[in-house]
Amino acid sequence: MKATAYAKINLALHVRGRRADGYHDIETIFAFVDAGDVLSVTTGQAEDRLQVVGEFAAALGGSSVGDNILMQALNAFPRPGADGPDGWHVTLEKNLPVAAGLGGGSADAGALIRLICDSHGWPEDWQERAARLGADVPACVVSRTARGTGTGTELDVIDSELTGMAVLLVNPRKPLATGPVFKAWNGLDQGPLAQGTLREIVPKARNDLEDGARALVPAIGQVVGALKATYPWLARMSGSGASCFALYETAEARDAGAAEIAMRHPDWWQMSGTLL
Ligand SMILES: C[C@@](CO)(OP(=O)(O)O)[C@H](O)COP(=O)(O)OP(=O)(O)OC[C@H]1O[C@@H](n2ccc(N)nc2=O)[C@H](O)[C@@H]1O
Ligand SMILES: Nc1ncnc2c1ncn2[C@@H]1O[C@H](COP(=O)(O)OP(=O)(O)O)[C@@H](O)[C@H]1O
Repeated sequence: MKATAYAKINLALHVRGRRADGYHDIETIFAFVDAGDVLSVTTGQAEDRLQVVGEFAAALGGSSVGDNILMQALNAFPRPGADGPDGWHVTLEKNLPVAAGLGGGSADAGALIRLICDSHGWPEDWQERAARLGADVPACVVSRTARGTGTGTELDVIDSELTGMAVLLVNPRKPLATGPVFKAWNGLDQGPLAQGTLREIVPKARNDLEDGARALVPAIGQVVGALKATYPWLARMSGSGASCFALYETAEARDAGAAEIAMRHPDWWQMSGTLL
């Protein structure tokens, strides 16, 4: 079996408050790109096993396989069978940069949970189990445009009029962990997301983590600036950064933007796709 772990972007991310448990209440609009990491699975094995390959496999090299969110997902979703558990050998092709605001690990877990539950059934508490792996994981299981509230785990799927829009993702190849970016938030609630269509509300919305992220990785300012210079409909930082995205009305406009940025900043990572 094969599955794509779709890159996650936050079209908007409003931070509304810091909670007693250290997490933050947010209002976000999750959207997904039709590209990302790729999982290949062989089922019916004696035990679970994980192998990581691809451009960013080395970026995970410091942490052991057991720490990988995919092993945590396999443990959280056991696969009972008549002759013992159905062991899965998983190969992860790590195409997305690590600690990048694209929910890479969450997308990997989301894709694997989809495969497990499609073949073994969806437990009633799948959303709680997914949320224990990470606040972004339930959204990545669904991988459809959705409004996220609470810590990001409460989801309302949106019938998005932005589906099919051309997307360009750019990362300055500077990893940025999520926790410190939330810590750097200035604590000022700047208000909720508006109601309306995505075309109306997204351009006026914000990513409240951008200032804190830019203080930690100043290159984010350059990335947003470079994307804005390619005449997109919208350019903004995703999640806790440092990846940024631009949305274009046509694939031609996106490809021209991608070529321009590749020429000026050959050291930056980029990926092109379409919004799911
Ligand atoms: C910021 C977002 C936006 O979609 O994405 P990324 O930038 O990570 O992709 C998410 O909220 C990240 O979700 P996820 O990456 O699953 O977070 P977790 O592993 O649960 O948490 C990592 C750390 O981020 C902080 N955190 C996360 C979510 C939240 N609502 N409030 C927080 O304060 C906590 O310090 C936590 O220890
Ligand atoms: N499969 C995985 N892919 C990426 N990161 C993983 C994975 N498993 C565990 N991690 C750990 O999770 C952390 C967050 O990674 P990632 O999900 O890429 O961040 P972000 O959500 O900001 O894009 C990394 O620092 C990494 O050590």
